[in-house]
Amino acid sequence: MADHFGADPLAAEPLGAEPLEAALVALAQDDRARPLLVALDFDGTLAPLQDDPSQSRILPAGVVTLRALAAADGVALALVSGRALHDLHQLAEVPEGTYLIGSHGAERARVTRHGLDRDVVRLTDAQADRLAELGAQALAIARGRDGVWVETKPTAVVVHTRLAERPDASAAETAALDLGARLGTNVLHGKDVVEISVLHASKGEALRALRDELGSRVVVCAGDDVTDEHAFDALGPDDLTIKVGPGPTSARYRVPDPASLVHALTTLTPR
Ligand SMILES: O=P(O)(O)OC[C@H]1O[C@H](O[C@H]2O[C@H](CO)[C@@H](O)[C@H](O)[C@H]2O)[C@H](O)[C@@H](O)[C@@H]1O
Repeated sequence: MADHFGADPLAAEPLGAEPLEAALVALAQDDRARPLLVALDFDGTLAPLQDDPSQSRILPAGVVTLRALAAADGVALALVSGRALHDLHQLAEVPEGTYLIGSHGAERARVTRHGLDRDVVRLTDAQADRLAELGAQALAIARGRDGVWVETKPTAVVVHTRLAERPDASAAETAALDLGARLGTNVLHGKDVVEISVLHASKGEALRALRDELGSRVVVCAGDDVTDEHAFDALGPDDLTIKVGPGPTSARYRVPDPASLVHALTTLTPR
């Protein structure tokens, strides 16, 4: 897989890796790159990972950087997340005008001064029944397994295993993948989560649709998990993709953690 930093694709680069910052500075100064879309994942990208997802918060420096980006001429800002939209809006502290893509692309909204201007997701009766059944069977997977728990979203259920010991985590993930294969439409295996959705959705498709709608010439996209690879893969050679943390990736650049990403993104804003 392509990796900007060459030899070891799993090695994280230190803060302030020059080539990424140089590329971002060049983009900031290039009028031909407008309209520019900056599309960022949330958990593990702008917010350090937490055992309890309700405790996740965007880094304080990230709030400032996103405000500056959103205020820049010819720049649109989007968060592209697996989070349910409502959850993402509560946690992300993003400025007015930001596009929010939630539930891995199944939900979308724009932040306005009066709240969210959202496209409502409507499940068919059959999908709603399947979601209820998935919820019940996911709870059965969690039962008796310490640290395994179930999150419910408007279009999906998520089996979380971060707090479980390895044997319980592996058994729960295997059972959840099997459940997804039987009853799900989309199954995603992310960081200590198996997410089973009753709708087809992909970060890549949602990002491509937003880009087309906005007529964005260049997209800067960053993410940390396997689900973000769908977004990277939907972009082209002139776009700038950034993997946060270790792991295989098709992104062109890599930073070690959310703080490094936020630091790098400051070079994209006018000074
Ligand atoms: O696309 P993202 O913004 O990265 O959202 C993906 C999932 O994020 C949340 O789970 C992840 O973060 C949690 C909090 O740090 C962590 O405990 C969990 O292990 C991670 O997988 C969220 O709870 C999921 O619903 C999202 O799909």
